[in-house]
Formats: sequence, structure tokens, C-alpha cells
Amino acid sequence: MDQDWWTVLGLAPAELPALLVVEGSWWRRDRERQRLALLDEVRELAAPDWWWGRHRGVPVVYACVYGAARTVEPVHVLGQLGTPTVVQLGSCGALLPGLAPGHLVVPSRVLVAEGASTFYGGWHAAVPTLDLAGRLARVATAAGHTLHRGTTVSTEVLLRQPIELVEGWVRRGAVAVDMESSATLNAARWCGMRAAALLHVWDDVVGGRSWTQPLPPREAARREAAEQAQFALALEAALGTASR
Ligand SMILES: O=P(O)(O)O[C@H]1O[C@H](CO)[C@@H](O)[C@H]1O
Ligand SMILES: O=c1cc[nH]c(=O)[nH]1
Repeated sequence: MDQDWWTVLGLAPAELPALLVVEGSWWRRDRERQRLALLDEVRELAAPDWWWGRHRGVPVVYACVYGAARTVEPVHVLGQLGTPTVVQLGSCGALLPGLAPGHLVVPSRVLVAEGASTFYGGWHAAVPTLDLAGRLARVATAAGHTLHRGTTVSTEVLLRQPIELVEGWVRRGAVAVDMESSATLNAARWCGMRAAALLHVWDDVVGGRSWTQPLPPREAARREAAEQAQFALALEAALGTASR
């Protein structure tokens, strides 16, 4: 271990989380309110924005950390402490017609277009743990969500996605773009964790509909419902607990 992270975090070994859930979102306070409602005994660790709690008695950490550089931090630390599993949540932009707002995506492979992965030995792509990705896909489908599996890409910056860049991602087979998944998967492999991602579709990158444009009410409601559902699906898939 590269530091005494127990002391740094203010965490006791008996409290070791069985699961880390990381999420990328601009709306950190909203996500925390929504996600932490499913946990008991919630407290913020000494690392700001890293929340510890119990789900059905099982210790879990939730951190809404935006972008590759931040998402690798809780993975790096909790992975070294012995947390076995991490699930990445967040939104993604569609690179393929047919991915509509509120659909869910479980990446089967994630292209690296961010800067954090190389520090963890990941250069071109990252892969999730097969059985965890499979479980996420199964619980999402069983809950009635429209689910896509395939290659995605994780990029470094949100506001600069010129068409030449996007076309390159599409040529390499990516169906959606987010900003964290490849970094989380590569950092998880570095510290020996099982890892997978569950994203919800927001914008249509190829079609030119930005996430800044309001969606029609029905699509907006479907997107919000998918976003809301993601955390319970992750808990169920990773811990085997049905959502309450
Ligand atoms: O970081 P990811 O999950 O890619 O999400 C990013 O994309 C969203 C907009 O589509 C923003 O909320 C931002 O957090
Ligand atoms: O990186 C991202 C994430 C969501 N939507 C996008 O267009 N890009």
C-alpha cells in the first residue's frame, strides 16, 4: 500500500467497503441526495465527496467524482485497501442511431481517450470483468430497461468533441462516449478489483443533439428514471441484493 489510507480516510478495517460505486455527473449534490438515500449510517470520509454507508448491512462507498483524473482516486485507494469491486455509473452520449435517451449501456470494451489510464498501464482500451458486466446487463434487462452492450470510449473533456474526433471513435467501433469508464476499469485492473460500468444515454453526439438541449417531456422523464435506477441496479448486480 502506498500510504496508510485507513488513517487518511478515517476508516476502520471492519468497515472495508464490499463495493465502490463511482459516478460522473455535473450535478453532484443531486446525485448524492438520490444515491445516499439507499444507504444507512451514511458519513463522509476524510476524503471529501467519498461517502461511506451500509446497504442491507453491507459497507459501500459512493463517490460522485467527475472525469478520469478524479475517478481513479477512490479506485486506487479503496482497491489497495481490499475493496473487491467497483461499478462506474454516469451518462453517455450516443454515437449510434438507436441509442435513445434513457437507454442503458453496459460497455464490453472501453477505448482510452482520456489521460489517466496510461498511469495505470492502460493504453488503448480497457475491459470490464465479464461476469460483473453480465450481471449488470441482466438486472437492468430484468428491470425492464432497454440495454445495449458494446464498445464505448472515454474522453478527457466534455466541451470539445469536434466531428473529426467523433468520427474516429465511430470508426473504431464505439457506440457511446463518457468520461470515466476506461480510467476506472484500468485503475481497477491495476489494483486487482472486479470492475464494470453502467451508463445511461443522454445526448445524441452524431445526430447533433447536445445534452444542453431540453428533451421532450416523455424522453426527459425516461432519462431521469434510468438515471435514478442506476444505483439500485449496481447494488443488486454487485452485492446480489434486490433493490428496496
Ligand atoms: O462524466 P459523464 O458520466 O460522462 O457525464 C458527463 O456528461 C454529462 C452530460 O451529458 C455531464 O453530467 C457530465 O458529467
Ligand atoms: O463525454 C461525454 C459524456 C456525455 N455526453 C457526451 O457527449 N460526451
